[in-house]
Amino acid sequence: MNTKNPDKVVIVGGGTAGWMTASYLKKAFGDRLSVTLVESGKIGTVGVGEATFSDIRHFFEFLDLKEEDWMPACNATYKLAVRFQDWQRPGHHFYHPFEQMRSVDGFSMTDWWLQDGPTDRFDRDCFVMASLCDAGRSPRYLNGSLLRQEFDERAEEPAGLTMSEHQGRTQFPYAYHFEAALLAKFLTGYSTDRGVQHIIDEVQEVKLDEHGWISHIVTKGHGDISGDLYIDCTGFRGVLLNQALGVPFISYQGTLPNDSAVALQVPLDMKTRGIPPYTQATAQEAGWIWTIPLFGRIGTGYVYAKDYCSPEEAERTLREFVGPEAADVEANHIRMRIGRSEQSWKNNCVAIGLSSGFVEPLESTGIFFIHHAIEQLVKHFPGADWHPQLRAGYNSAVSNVMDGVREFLVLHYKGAGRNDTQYWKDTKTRAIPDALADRIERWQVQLPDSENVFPYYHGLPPYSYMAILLGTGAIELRPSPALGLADSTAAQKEFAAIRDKAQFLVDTLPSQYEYFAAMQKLP
Ligand SMILES: Cc1cc2nc3c(=O)[nH]c(=O)nc-3n(C[C@H](O)[C@H](O)[C@H](O)COP(=O)(O)OP(=O)(O)OC[C@H]3O[C@@H](n4cnc5c(N)ncnc54)[C@H](O)[C@@H]3O)c2cc1C
Ligand SMILES: N[C@@H](Cc1c[nH]c2cc(Cl)ccc12)C(=O)O
Repeated sequence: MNTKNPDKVVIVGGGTAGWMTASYLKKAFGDRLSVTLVESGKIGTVGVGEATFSDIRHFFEFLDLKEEDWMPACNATYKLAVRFQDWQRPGHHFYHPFEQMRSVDGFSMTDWWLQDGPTDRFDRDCFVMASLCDAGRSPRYLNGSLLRQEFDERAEEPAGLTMSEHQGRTQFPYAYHFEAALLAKFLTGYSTDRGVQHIIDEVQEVKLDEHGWISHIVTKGHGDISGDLYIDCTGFRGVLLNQALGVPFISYQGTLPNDSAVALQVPLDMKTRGIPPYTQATAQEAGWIWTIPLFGRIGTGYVYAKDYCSPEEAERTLREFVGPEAADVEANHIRMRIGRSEQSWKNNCVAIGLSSGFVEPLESTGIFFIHHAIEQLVKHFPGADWHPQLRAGYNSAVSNVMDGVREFLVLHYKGAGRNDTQYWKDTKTRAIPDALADRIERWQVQLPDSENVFPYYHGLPPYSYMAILLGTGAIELRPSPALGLADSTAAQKEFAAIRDKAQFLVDTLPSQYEYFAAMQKLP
């Protein structure tokens, strides 16, 4: 057994997970921790992963990075929501925004809306952000100030919180879109400038000692590399944790339909097309297509189930959806491993990123998982005795976050009104986690709240469940019976205030294109 505190980390993998981990650990521990990152020059990264949660701001703040430090280098834009197009029925859309749900007289505006909402657009009636998205607005004015009113919550939020400390106490109004490859490149520079050793080579063997702990890795051109703690960021391959240490992988495939994707990176004439301030998820015959607007191009891809659609058909559908700009762009076909490792930390090996788990990209959670895992690793970092309780605490937090997001994603398919193809018909009859079935029954008479959603931290607040349930439309919800006896005057006033606030912001904020063109001094 070791007698010294582990102070030598070896990371294998140079995708978003590898470089986010390297940069964060180096910032956390400085020169007291040696960090080496080995990445193959031949095995590519997954090449996607370009929309985030709003919580990612805590990652950049921890690295002491302001938006102006990293956004231009990553062609980044703002994301106010996910726009779900054609999930309830063709031609219908709704938003899942970064905006708290207001309450009046102890009941959420969703409840009041079910009782007597002003229009048939739940999202526009209850969220200001839905109108800003429809109008393509930026969340910041040209002078850089953030949209006002209750979104100025950061004023009360203490600075320097990690995501785990913050845990959704206030809701910041936007997230980001960024080019994955450019972020990895940016973080490579950040990391190596602070002493991370970067080795470009392939790990050919992982050597274990008699206790099943990693003693060293064998590389093709740099010999043996040893450390105290090994971090597996090798993507879906799981070279260290799943292959070498044999940790089983728990598939979610029985409850989530999609296992494949095809992606395109398409140049965009922003001046004519604008830069929509949201990720779009457009339902298709056998899955859905993501459209992520970046500065200068879009990232787009069809996420589908191979039992219902071939890769060739998926690529044809995607190219048709994008139009002529996609003609000369090469497609990236991806097989997705959906589920999570039974435990992400075994002995002296921690998996972070796709090697740990993945639930499909519908709500942009892959990078959130990475950020959460890194924070938890720092919180549970091993001492000289490698106390097993630290590994147990880490594994429980990481497994819960993935199991919780899995449930939330299953709800999107279970709740989708679409039933015009076998794929969508099967989403209604496919097995769902028992606990989710119980929750759906409860939500039909009592809306999602902090007591009746997935009980462990998984990054999604109750209002996210409301947005998806009301937006997808297939699960019938009823207002609280109490509202039949209540005076709705104050609630109606709040609906009017939301409408007026939205109109004021739409009238005064620049478009996202105007904002970024001004920031980047475009003609
Ligand atoms: C279709 C799709 C869409 C997605 N969209 C989003 C999104 O919008 N938002 C989001 O948050 N997440 C998204 N994700 C998830 C996101 O892409 C990943 O979480 C993120 O890219 C991290 O990937 P990774 O670093 O774990 O793996 P990878 O990017 O696959 O990197 C693996 C690394 O390991 C290296 N490697 C592998 N084997 C060896 C070896 N033997 N020796 C040395 N090096 C090795 C490779 O060279 C590479 O550098 C998406 C995922 C998919 C599949
Ligand atoms: N903590 C997450 C939860 C969240 C709240 N609203 C949204 C909307 C979308 Cl599209 C994703 C995630 C979320 C966060 O604030 O990022």
